[in-house]
Amino acid sequence: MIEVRDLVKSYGGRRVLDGLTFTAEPGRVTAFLGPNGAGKSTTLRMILGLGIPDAGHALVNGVRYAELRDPLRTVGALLDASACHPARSPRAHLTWLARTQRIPAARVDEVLGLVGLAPAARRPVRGFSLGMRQRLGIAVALLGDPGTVILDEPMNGLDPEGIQWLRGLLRALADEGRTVLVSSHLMREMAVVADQVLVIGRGRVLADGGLTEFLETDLPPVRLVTPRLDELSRALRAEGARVTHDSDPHRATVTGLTSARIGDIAAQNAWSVHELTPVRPSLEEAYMRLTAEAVEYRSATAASTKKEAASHASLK
Ligand SMILES: Nc1ncnc2c1ncn2[C@@H]1O[C@H](COP(=O)(O)OP(=O)(O)OP(=O)(O)O)[C@@H](O)[C@H]1O
Repeated sequence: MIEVRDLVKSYGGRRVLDGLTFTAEPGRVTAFLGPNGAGKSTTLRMILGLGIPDAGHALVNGVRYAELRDPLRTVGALLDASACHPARSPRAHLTWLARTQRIPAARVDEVLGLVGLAPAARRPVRGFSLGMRQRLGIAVALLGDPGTVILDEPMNGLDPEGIQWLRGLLRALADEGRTVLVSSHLMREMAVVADQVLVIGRGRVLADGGLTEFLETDLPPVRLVTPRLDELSRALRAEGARVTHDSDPHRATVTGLTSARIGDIAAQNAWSVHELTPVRPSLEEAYMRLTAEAVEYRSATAASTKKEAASHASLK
């Protein structure tokens, strides 16, 4: 269990964490999301005792990381996939870590097998791809068979097979009753694997709750298919709905009314309806809406890039 309370951290007078409070529970995969620079890695570093908060605290199983008696057996973490000497092999790196923490040597081969690195166990890490380094980082995190697992962007560099494997691993770890906190920008992956969604922006919590609740909206858009689209659209608009027609003359998206109300209006007029489906937003859509105001580093859109190019041209 991870408990973060009123965490504050500034760098060079700039507040990076601004009173962050959340709990990551055992038995659940908690997706830790937020735009670039939101403070995710800083938070993970504070939980792992790699930085001192200006105020507040971050506890694992009720104590600060520095006070844990068996840190690697309590909390395993992947923060930086390149945190291994390039001349070392995965086996040497893991064996050295196991010795320092009184972890049985047999566990080294076990985790190498688990992450699929057994064939490369004795090769120097310098020749490894990013995905292989990530696998080694995950092996390090799991070495002590910890009850809490923290992974910072573990999917980076993994191939499709690796991503699928990691998805299964995260699920299995949580199902075994472990606390799993994973930061990622891959919304589709997180939507598949997360139980809890924790979104931060500018060092504050923007949303914290179950994935299903996060995706719930009171009035989701409704996909409508009817041969009487023109008449039904007029009737729906008269009730205040917005109806957006599609290239198919029988299909539209309706916002502002429930599917039940749309169905009732159609029934009152004896207009047949072939489809009436509330469309829940994807995790990515819900996330984009939530963080729209908290994005610090925004990319230029195609339109603004064209505008900039034109203004450069006019300056020449
Ligand atoms: N040691 C440091 N010294 C100065 N500034 C720092 C330090 N660590 C983090 N920051 C700043 O704190 C802010 C939050 O960074 P952090 O890495 O926690 O964000 P993040 O949410 O993990 O972002 P990303 O998604 O890009 O990894 C950034 O503006 C970063 O530059």
